[in-house]
Amino acid sequence: MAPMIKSLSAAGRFLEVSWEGMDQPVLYPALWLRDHCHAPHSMNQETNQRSVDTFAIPTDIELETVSLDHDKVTVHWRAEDPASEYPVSFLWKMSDRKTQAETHEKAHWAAADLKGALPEEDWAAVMAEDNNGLKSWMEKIDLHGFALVKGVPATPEATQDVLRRIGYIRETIFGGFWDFTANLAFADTAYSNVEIGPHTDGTYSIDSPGYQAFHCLEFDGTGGESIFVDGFKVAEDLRQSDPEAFETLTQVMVPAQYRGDGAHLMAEHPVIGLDRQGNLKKITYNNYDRAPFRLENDLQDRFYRAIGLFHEMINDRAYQLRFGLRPGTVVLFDNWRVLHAREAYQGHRRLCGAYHNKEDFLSTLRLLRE
Ligand SMILES: C[N+](C)(C)CCCC[C@H](N)C(=O)O
Ligand SMILES: O=C(O)CCC(=O)C(=O)O
Repeated sequence: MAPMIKSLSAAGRFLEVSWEGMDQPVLYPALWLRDHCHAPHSMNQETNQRSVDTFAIPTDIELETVSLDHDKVTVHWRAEDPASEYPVSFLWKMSDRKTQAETHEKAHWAAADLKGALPEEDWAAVMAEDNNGLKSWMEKIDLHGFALVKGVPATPEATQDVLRRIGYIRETIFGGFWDFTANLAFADTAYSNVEIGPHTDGTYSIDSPGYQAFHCLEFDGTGGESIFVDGFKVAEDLRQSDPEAFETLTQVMVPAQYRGDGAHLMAEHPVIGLDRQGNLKKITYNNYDRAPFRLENDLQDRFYRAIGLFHEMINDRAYQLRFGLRPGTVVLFDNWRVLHAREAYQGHRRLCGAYHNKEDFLSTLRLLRE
């Protein structure tokens, strides 16, 4: 919610706005303002797309006058350009260049932080059309990197209905919504009963699936416990304990590949991906799918040391939330942050689930937050 505007003035090359509660006024450059005009002559009111010709705006454009009427600021230009309009909320959102990225708290965790108190929502609340339960579930996923939905009917249909509350399901070589057992339907150990160590999916994908969901529909066997690790917690601890190893894992582009099922997918990502501000953005790690690659020998040694430390940490029980997936409980986790694993199992186990794109989850959550 934008604070009140204490004062505003047209200062030639800048619009100067003093916001309630901010010590310093905010300066908005004339060219930037003209380029972001919200009036119908410059923005398509149906599609919210820019229609002004950015490149025809005089680069030395200057403001003549400015006025405020309720929640709209109007600027008159010295050039012959028509008056421009700006919602106050827009100017507030653009008031601080440093916080352009939507920064929402991430609560990093080790096992002890969440044991016995896993983030969850009830199925009925998540499905309710008022979207309150859906928002609460998605906020918990955004905060913790995962959250459960309890009381879901143990059917593929009910599971799909829950997942589609977030948005359309991401298609991959494995299809869209998957429902599988240890039948090696695909050339991947997920379709077997062997142990799979902590990893993220889609390291071989240029756009790794943003989120992944599992719902165990049937289980008649032993073992098969699931493991979840907060890769952001591990990365931040490594940043403190071994800055060189952390640096290596943010710098080395690690290739991965999927060969089989009529595909040869390849992509490369750093194990620890950072955003422009140096904040954690994406963990990409799957030692099984790492493709052969060479580095200059010294760096090769540093790389093996660094992934050795990372491997040790993600396999440390102190970081591992461990619980069995059982019928009725859907888990949805951030595949760009949380690593998942499975112990070997014996007997029958039927799992269903799906991926969502990172952008589609964030789009739905953004709309729910408006
Ligand atoms: C589709 N389903 C999730 C069942 C299995 C996908 C296998 C994913 C692969 N192990 C990877 O790490 O990308
Ligand atoms: O079977 C499981 O619990 C998970 C398998 C897995 O790691 C995956 O599908 O990526």
